[in-house]
Amino acid sequence: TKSTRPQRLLKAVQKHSTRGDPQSVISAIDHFCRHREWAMNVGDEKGSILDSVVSELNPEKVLELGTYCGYSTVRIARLLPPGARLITLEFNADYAAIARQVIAWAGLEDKVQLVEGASGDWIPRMKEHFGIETFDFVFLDHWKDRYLPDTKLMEDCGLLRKGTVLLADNVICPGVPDYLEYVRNSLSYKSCYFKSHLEYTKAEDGLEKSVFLG
Ligand SMILES: Nc1ncnc2c1ncn2[C@@H]1O[C@H](/C=C/CNC(=O)c2cc([N+](=O)[O-])cc(O)c2O)[C@@H](O)[C@H]1O
Ligand SMILES: [Mg+2]
Repeated sequence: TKSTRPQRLLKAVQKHSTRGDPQSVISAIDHFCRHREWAMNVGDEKGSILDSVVSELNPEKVLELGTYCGYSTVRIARLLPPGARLITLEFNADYAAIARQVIAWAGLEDKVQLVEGASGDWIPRMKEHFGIETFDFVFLDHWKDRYLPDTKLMEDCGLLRKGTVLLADNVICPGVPDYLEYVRNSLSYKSCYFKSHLEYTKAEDGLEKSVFLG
């Protein structure tokens, strides 16, 4: 049977990157997506903005919504200080299986906990199941119609504290109008837009960084 794109992406990682070297894994995926097959990773251009936000924050507790193949998981986890933890939620079992192998190949499994399930089911269980009080940093990159409901759910579950940073991918393309309207008008957030391009293309896209004010 024909392979899937995530399977071909994983093969490219194993063939063109060095085990235990996260930067080489990132470069192998970017090369594959630029020269072989486009895939919906945050990519290198928006990825370097993600890197700068994570490096500046030095978060201990990180949540990622939508793992896909684990590209942004690797980008974030490689920058985390020892003892920091990244929980990433992915409800597609095939994607989760690929992402686990990409994360392991990068040598980052000790920093990452990939949970197979839906954000709506798992956000309410973060405290009792993972002993998480609040998150320092959240990266939103899952189905675009889930950004707003999941943000409100995180608020309601008390998972955001004064200073928690939300970083949302694709606020222009495919776009998340309801989420943008909320974080830009709510008195509970200080929001700013980082203009960039849709991964591996010339189309405009960008990241929205929103600080929760409590
Ligand atoms: N509620 C949920 N809980 C857990 N996992 C969930 C979830 N909703 C979706 N997911 C997972 O998150 C990924 C979806 C990403 C949607 N991105 C996109 O649709 C997307 C599209 C383009 N694009 O079309 O150019 C560009 C991009 O950067 C994009 O992120 C998939 O791996 C999916 O299984
Ligand atoms: Mg995206």
